Amino acid sequence: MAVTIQSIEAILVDIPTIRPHKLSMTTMGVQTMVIVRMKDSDGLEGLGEATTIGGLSYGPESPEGIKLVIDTYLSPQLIGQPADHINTLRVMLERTTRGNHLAKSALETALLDLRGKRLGCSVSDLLGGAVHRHLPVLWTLASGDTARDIEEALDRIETGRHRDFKLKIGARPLMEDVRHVAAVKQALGAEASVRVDVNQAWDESTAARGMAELQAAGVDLVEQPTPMKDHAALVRLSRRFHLPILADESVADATDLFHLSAAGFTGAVAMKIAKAGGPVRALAQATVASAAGLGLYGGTLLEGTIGTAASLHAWSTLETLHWGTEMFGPLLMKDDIVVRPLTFRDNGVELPDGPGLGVEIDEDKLAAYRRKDL
Ligand SMILES: O=C(O)C[C@H]1C=CC(=O)O1
Ligand SMILES: [Mn+2]
Repeated sequence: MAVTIQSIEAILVDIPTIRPHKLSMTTMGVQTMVIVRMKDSDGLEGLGEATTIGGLSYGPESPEGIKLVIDTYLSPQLIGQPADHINTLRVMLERTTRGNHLAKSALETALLDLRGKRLGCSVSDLLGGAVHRHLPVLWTLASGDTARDIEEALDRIETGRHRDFKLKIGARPLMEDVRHVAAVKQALGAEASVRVDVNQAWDESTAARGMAELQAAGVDLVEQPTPMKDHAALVRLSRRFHLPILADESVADATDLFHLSAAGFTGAVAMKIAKAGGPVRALAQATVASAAGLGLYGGTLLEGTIGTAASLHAWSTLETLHWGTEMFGPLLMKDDIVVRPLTFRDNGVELPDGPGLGVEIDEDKLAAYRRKDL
């Protein structure tokens, strides 16, 4: 008899960050994860995660909304269905439910985890097998203070934790940001790659000035300088400067990337399983990028260990990640809800072993951090 999906629980988990994380649109002091626990008729459990940044300040799905969508709309469609038919279930949810990619990503992750546990293989095995078991991971400097950022970066370099850094800018006047970035780059030297993420904060003319200044300061990459829907600005900027652009909010899935590339964009793309609606569709975006000659980067929405592990299984199947990854989410949180945290070393992270995601919930920690009133 086919193994069917018996129950799906979506749990809100709040964990404080190790320091305030300042982005152009919000400052985070706590990260809220939506953890999905999916049980099948044999009692096996699959885990998934949907996590965003700063409530509704980053994207249109909030943690509370994701839980409501899963509980009210998506779970009832999945309960009783064969747990092994992952593609069929994804296609069904695509047809019945518009958008809600973060919620769909958490559910697809849980289905992959379940299937891996059933077959005794990892999620990366299900996706064709890992090409790499150690993936590079950068660190994001976003304390809002230049001296503190430099101190933090030097500590990460000294301990072999990270060698590459992304600076969150865009909230302050342009030249203030440029002076901040130039000071960090100068303090870290030639070995460290310094990139910036503007999170859509500049208009095109500010971006043109900013890119010229940042190029002169030795910055390697500028992420999403202009508003997500202004594809034309990204195309023009990418053709005007040697300094490459990383498209993030502008490109959720393969179709977005195809259109941006067809319009003449050169540069790279930040893949995120959450944006794409799950690991499978995120990898479809990688195929478009490779065919179009665009660089790849493993992106995060600052997920905890479950979402980060799911992303790592997907990125591990790719031959080349031109700009590495930013899968440091668990390190930004003060605590974790898993039994064995990921192993971060040598400027990167190890792909977790074991069936499925290779991640196990710590029940005491989950009980301590889960939101009580929802
Ligand atoms: O890239 C983003 O826009 C979101 C995220 C990734 C790292 C970080 O600090 O914020
Ligand atoms: Mn970004």
